[in-house]
Amino acid sequence: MTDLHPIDNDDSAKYRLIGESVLSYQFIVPHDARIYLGDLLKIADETKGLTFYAKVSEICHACNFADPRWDTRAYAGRFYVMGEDVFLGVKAAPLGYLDEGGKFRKPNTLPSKFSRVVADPDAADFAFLRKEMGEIEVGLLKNGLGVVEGVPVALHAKVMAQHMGVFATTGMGKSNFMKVFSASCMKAREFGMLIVDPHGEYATGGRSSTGDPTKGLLHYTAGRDGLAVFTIDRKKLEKYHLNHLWLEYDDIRASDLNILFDHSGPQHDVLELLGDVRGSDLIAFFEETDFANFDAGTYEGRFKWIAEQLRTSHPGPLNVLKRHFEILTRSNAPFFRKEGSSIPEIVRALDENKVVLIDIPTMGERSELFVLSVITRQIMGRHREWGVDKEERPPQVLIAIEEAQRVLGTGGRQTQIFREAAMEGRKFGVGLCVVTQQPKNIDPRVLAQLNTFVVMGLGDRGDRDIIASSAKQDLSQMDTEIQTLDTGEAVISTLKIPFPVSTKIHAFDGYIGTLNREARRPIDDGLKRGFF
Ligand SMILES: Nc1ncnc2c1ncn2[C@@H]1O[C@H](COP(=O)(O)OP(=O)(O)OP(=O)(O)O)[C@@H](O)[C@H]1O
Repeated sequence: MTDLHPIDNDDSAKYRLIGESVLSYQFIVPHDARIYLGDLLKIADETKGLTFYAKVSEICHACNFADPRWDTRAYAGRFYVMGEDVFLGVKAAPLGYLDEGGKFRKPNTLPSKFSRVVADPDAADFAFLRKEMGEIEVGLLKNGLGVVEGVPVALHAKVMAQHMGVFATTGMGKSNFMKVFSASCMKAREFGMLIVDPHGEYATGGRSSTGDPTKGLLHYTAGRDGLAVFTIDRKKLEKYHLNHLWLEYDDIRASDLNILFDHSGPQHDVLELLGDVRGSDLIAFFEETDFANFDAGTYEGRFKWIAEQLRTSHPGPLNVLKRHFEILTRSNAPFFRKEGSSIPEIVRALDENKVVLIDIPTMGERSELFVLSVITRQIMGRHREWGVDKEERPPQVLIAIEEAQRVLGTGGRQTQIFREAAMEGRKFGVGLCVVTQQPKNIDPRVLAQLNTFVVMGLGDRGDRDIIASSAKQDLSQMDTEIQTLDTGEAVISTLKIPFPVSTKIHAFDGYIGTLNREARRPIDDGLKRGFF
């Protein structure tokens, strides 16, 4: 004990690191200190010249008394006045450190004993993190209850082809996140993004899950060039001068029927046999043929080569499929017709790195998935061929799938195209943005392909465990924080940003207001200076 010398104290150095290991730091604060889970810390190791960063992961009551029951021996009405021997013990999860050269490194060593703990670091302390951020801004770095103003959190466009997952229980701000993300994509124009919106809210706004009116992507007027909306809503078509969405019969293949209907084995076999037949021929063949007396040998119609392939098929499954083709054309008539497709225009807009919004209000979820699967198949086909024909890399596309457990659950042949995109899309520059409330219902092989995780409050332990085990960065120490995330807050784990960042997602209406004002400012400034 005689070797111990007191440290000169100053106000900013009131907390000092006392333990514990490379994986977890410990320090104490007065019993009445306001400290919160998720608070960011800077730990200045003046001995070694390193600056460590950490995040509060646990807070508990602690004291210096040897008697473990000192606090329960008090009888009612006579508890003790708190002295210096009673305090809060704080544990913090290391994030990494800045070495002598200013390079940010993984936490592979620990700060010296009694290093100074700064509990409220500011934007200057996180200047290194700003340099690590990408182009797609989604919010501000969160620090406990507040944010670090001046430190935006922005995803890297380059890693989007390596798939992303957005996980949020209902009402936690998933729609708001998707709109903020899309607006930033419109601004950055680094890749094309496809979203199918069955509720018709993303384009023009609508009502949030709490009933409040919200704005849409069309209100981001300064970014309008980065948006292409294809809609079936006549009022919106006229009011906002949007594109009409059309798919034509030739856009589909037999397998697309799988997304609309559940098929038996024999029905599925027929669809497999007809896998390569053009959509218009398929629909005409099933429309014209009476399967009650169908015999491929005596078939006299226009589609002999199709009939030939069905030589061994029975009338039962063929009749069911005839009905399914009828329903397909009838129920999707607002956007599905014989000739004239928007897909070339959609693909062009994606090539120009725009956000392509397919707005199909009132069409229902089967139609939503049908449209998404038809367009995804065409994009995948085009990108697969690209490698063979051209030397330059294909443009990058991100395809958003909302309620993705519907099509990326375990098993289910109807979802083959999305599975293919998840498994091999990254090779061709096709990324998926998998949005779900139920990560545990997503095929683990698909989750393993995701490299960006946006986690927004998951109450279910099973869901959190599956996310923690799939993320590429360690989220296990953030479990309590993820449980306590508020609406609009997220933990984001992604490539090229060195640790999982807690983020306060921008509120969409305010964010696009700022973007619109920023875009106007250079013009206003120019006018003031007398440009013309
Ligand atoms: N980052 C945020 N900042 C401020 N308010 C937010 C934020 N995110 C969401 N909200 C508000 O929280 C409410 C719910 O958000 P939102 O509609 O995006 O949730 P959701 O998860 O998409 O819900 P649902 O799954 O029911 O569609 C809305 O009133 C929205 O304005």
